Amino acid sequence: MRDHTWPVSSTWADGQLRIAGLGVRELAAEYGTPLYILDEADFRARCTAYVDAFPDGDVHYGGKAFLAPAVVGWLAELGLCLDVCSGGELAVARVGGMPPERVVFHGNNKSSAEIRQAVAWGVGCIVLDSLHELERVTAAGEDLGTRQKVMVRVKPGIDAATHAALATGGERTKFGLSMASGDAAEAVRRVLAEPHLELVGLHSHIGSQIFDLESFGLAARRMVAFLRTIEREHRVTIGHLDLGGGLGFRYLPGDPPAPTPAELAEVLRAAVPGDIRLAVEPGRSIAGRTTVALYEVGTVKEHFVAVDGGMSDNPRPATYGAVYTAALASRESDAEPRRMTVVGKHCESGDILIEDVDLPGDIAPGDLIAIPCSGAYQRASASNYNLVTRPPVVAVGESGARVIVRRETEEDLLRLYPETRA
Ligand SMILES: Cc1ncc(COP(=O)(O)O)c(C=O)c1O
Ligand SMILES: N[C@@H](CCCC[NH3+])C(=O)O
Repeated sequence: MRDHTWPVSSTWADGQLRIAGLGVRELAAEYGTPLYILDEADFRARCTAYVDAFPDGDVHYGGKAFLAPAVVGWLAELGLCLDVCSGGELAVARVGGMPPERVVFHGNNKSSAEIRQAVAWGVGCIVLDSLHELERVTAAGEDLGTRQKVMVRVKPGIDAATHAALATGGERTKFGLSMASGDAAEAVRRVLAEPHLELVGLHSHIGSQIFDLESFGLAARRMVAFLRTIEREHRVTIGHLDLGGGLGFRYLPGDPPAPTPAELAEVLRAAVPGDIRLAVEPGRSIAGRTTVALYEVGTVKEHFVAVDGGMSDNPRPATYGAVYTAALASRESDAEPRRMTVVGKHCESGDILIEDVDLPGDIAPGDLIAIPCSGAYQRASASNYNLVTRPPVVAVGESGARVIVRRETEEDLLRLYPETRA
């Protein structure tokens, strides 16, 4: 392994990257490029680190980071719960074999159909994000004759240090009900008065890619104070706080180390009394480092190295100014390094995967470039821009390689057009 940015089972020999013993040249020959290669052992180890850090709590994997039925199977086996935020993620949770009582349904605008689907399947909890949604979940409970367990998502009023688009705990976010304005307290009051709803906890999520543990501690203290006020006012015991995900990880070799799940647990436990059960919802800090994106170089021109994917499979650099590193992964080179810009194949000048990265000066068409830290919010947010088909995800492990998301084909795309004849 060259540095901490690569998945744990990575090794390098003769200039070739291997993950779980499988060389990227063979993987590219078998599955094509672009290719997302997921190190199953790495994914499992990160799940276990969280479970071990929260022995008296619950770890809900944030499925939005990356989800596939195979992943759901690993989570179910390792004792994690699963957060979903759409009917699609709910469907994957179901086919992947997650017991419904371990599923938590999030989202700021769940449709009535999605809510019905969740209630009918028997999900463990729906996180209410608005008063309108409270009415919709009540209506589904009335129709289906159920009493749905719910949490109320609260805005704790914390602006955590991260990209503005990833901050979700401040007063101006669209997510949750304001603690400061009294909306959150009003939602709690209504839930407690509604026989088709059962309040099982309070929820907050302050954002994503956060390194500062003190922000999590502050949110936890505010949520505990709020929970205690509610318990006093309504003479109830709530006893459960879900403090969301958001722990960051380092994308570049030179980045400062991110806190570990154990360090996060220590800060949260210091803020939350033992009679309150804790849940956390890590996405990025589990999935992020597990996966490498593999591309083939198509052209080299001036300082541009163009690869066969780009902003369609990884929109993060274009949307958040996200930064990555890359390495030549298919052969040895002793050429002097040259500062290059890795671009994709899309019709946009902003289709840049990495602005400045040192690659061997003899980089040429046919070479394979690997980008580590590609497991979170990449394949999950891939698009078909320019009608490019989305790449597969192959999990590698002790038993070899297995496709867990297949490559999209042009037939898949053509199926969307009703007037298309075969
Ligand atoms: C409600 C909720 N929980 C969990 C997560 C996972 O966050 P992260 O991937 O930053 O851990 C998110 C995404 O930001 C979220 O919105
Ligand atoms: N899509 C974002 C993360 C969003 C977090 C989910 N609420 C990213 O790539 O970093």
